[in-house]
Amino acid sequence: MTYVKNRLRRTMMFVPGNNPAMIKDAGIYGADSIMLDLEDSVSLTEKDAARLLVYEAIKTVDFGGAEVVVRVNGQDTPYYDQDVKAMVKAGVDVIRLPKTESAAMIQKLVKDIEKWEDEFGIEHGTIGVMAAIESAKGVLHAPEIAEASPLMMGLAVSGEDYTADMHTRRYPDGRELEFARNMVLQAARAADVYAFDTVFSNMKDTEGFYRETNYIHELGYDGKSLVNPRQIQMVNKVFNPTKEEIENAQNVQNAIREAKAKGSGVISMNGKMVDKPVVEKANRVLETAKASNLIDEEGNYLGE
Ligand SMILES: CC(=O)SCCNC(=O)CCNC(=O)[C@H](O)C(C)(C)COP(=O)(O)OP(=O)(O)OC[C@H]1O[C@@H](n2cnc3c(N)ncnc32)[C@H](O)[C@@H]1OP(=O)(O)O
Ligand SMILES: O=C([O-])CC(=O)C(=O)O
Ligand SMILES: [Mg+2]
Repeated sequence: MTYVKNRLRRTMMFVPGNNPAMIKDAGIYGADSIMLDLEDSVSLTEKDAARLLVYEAIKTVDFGGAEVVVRVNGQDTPYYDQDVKAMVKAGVDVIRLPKTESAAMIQKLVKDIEKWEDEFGIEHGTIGVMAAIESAKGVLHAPEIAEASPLMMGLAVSGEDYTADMHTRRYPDGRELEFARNMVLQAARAADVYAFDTVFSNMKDTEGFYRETNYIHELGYDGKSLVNPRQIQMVNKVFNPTKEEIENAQNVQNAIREAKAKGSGVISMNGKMVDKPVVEKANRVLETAKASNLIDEEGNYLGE
């Protein structure tokens, strides 16, 4: 396994690091990234056993082509150092640092990864890092955190801890997360890294899940942290472009080609102006469609 900077990352599913049955089958559900958790889903008495289990799993389990991320314990815990050591040795793709509050914390993580890479004779740069933003301090420092290292893959908003830090709780309309979501997204975009929304924990509220996922997709998020396999296809449904959106993007590309042939950078398509930013958005739709196997190399539609 090796870290790849750019890939499809709509769905990042948490899997408790002390649950062998869930870990073994995690690859069958089609998540883009599987996040084996050593932090808050693992009790203090199981920290060492979970680290061993996750280490063995990374080396032996077939995760079906998903990116493998591990959420290590925080830098203020006695588990952090051993977690990073074991995950470097196992060859994980990405390490997610919880409760990140400064660029210095990410720089320490990268230094620690390099220390263990040297020890195990692994070349530098094969493991990406990402930051979970879970506090007021983390949100205010998001721009520096996003720029902290060339190995930075992305930022995640972590709404459960964040709302505790903010003396509030989660509400169905997400008003309590508005500032954090916007700040984290701006920071991620400015640094050209990925942005992930937080988990949605009420498995029975399908309507609420769709509402939240549509909202963060419309804001511009790349993906969402998930807690349950049932959420994967729902996120894909929201994030994958529809047949109509794909056709429209292809028409935009054809229209601009025609305009360019006539020496112009702008053209009207069904009464709407098509120029450079419109083409950029169309290109992104088609890139996502290709990465999600909805079109082939020639642009033929492969969905139902
Ligand atoms: C604030 C935070 O830090 S959030 C991050 C930490 N939390 C987690 O990691 C929690 C992960 N999720 C879970 O443990 C569970 O999904 C729960 C507790 C939320 C719900 O549990 P259940 O109601 O039992 O889930 P459900 O009935 O949908 O499970 C269906 C199947 O999916 C499996 N499954 C459920 N969640 C996961 C998961 N996260 N990863 C892998 N497999 C899973 C179950 O093992 C079950 O498999 P089976 O049919 O082979 O027995
Ligand atoms: O990263 C997440 O979405 C889950 C989490 O730890 C939190 O919300 O505190
Ligand atoms: Mg948290």
